[in-house]
Amino acid sequence: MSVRFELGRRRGSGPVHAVTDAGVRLYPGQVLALVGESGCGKSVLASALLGLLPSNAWTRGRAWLHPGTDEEVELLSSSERVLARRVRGRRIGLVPQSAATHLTPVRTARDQLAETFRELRGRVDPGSVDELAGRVGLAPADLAHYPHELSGGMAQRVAVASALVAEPSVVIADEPTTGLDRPLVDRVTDLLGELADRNRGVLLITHDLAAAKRVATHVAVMYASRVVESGPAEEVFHRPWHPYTKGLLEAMPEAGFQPVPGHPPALTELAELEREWGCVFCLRCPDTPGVAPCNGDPALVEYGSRSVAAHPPC
Ligand SMILES: Nc1ncnc2c1ncn2[C@@H]1O[C@H](COP(=O)(O)OP(=O)(O)OP(=O)(O)O)[C@@H](O)[C@H]1O
Ligand code: NI
Repeated sequence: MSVRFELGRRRGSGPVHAVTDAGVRLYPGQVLALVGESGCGKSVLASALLGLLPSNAWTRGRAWLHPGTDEEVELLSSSERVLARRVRGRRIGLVPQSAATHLTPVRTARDQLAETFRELRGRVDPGSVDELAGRVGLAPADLAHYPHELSGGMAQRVAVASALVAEPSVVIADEPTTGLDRPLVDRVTDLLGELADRNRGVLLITHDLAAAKRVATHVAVMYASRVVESGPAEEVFHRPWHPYTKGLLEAMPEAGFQPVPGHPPALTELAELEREWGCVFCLRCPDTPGVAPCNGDPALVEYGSRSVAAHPPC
C-alpha cells in the first residue's frame, strides 16, 4: 500500500510520501515488529489499515484482512461503516500510543472496560471484566482506580485489555511501551507475545529495537516510507542484509550506540530522490547507489522467507 498526504498548493511542495509500496504479511501466532526511525511512516501505515487517516490523505493498493476466507475484507476500500461496525475494535484491536491519555479521566478502569464490553459485545457478563483483566495481569482491586491513580504500566494493561474485549484476531500496538521504564517495557512486551501465543496476529510498531528483539517472530524495517527489509526476526537481527538494518542494530546500546550518520530525506522529495538514485537510503548508505552490492532498485524483493530492497544477499 501507499499513503500520500496533500499539503495544499499554498505550502508550495509536493505531497508527503508517508508510505510507499509497503508490503507486509502477518499470520496468526506471529508478532510482526514494524521498526524504523521516527517519521518513517509506521503509524500512518497502521492508521491506513484502520481507516483512521485524516481527510488530506489518499491511499493506493490493497490490505487484506483474513484473505481467502468467508471473512475477507479489503481494508483500504472499505467504507467507514464497515470499518466501524466490523473491523475496528472487533477484528483488529488497537493499543494506542500513550494509552493513559486515551482513558476517560472521570471513570474507573472497571467502568471503562465495562463500557467497551457494552459497546462491542452488547452486554457485560458478570465476571467477564475481571476475567479479561486477569489475563493482562490486573487484579480486581486494580480496576477500582481512576486513570490518574494508575501507573504507566497499569494504564497500558488497561489499554491492552480494552483492545481484547471483542477477541480480535489481530492486535495493532503503536509504541505501546513509550514512557515506561525497562522492567515495565518487558512486561508489556511479553504480554503482546502472549497474545500471539494465543494465535493472534500482533503488529508491534516500535522504535525500541530491544523490545522488538525480545518478542518479535518477524520484523519489517521501514525507512523513508518504504519497507526496506523484512523476514523472520531471528534471521534479520542475526544477519541483516540492508545497510539501514545494520545501522539500526549498531545503534543499539549493546552494540555501542553508533547511530546511522545523517538524517532521513524529506518525505516530500522522495520521488525525486528515487528517480535520481534508485535507492531511498542512498544519501546515508555506505554503498554507492547502483554499484554492487547496491542494485539501486527501491522495490522490496523476496529471497526465500526474507525480503530486501536494493541490497540483495551476496
Ligand atoms: N496529516 C498529515 N499531513 C501531512 N503529513 C503527515 C500527516 N500525518 C503524518 N504525516 C507525516 O507522515 C510521516 C510519517 O508519520 P508517522 O506518524 O507514520 O511516523 P512514525 O514512523 O510512526 O514515527 P514515530 O516513531 O515518531 O511515531 C511523517 O513525516 C509525518 O510528518
Ligand atoms: Ni508513530
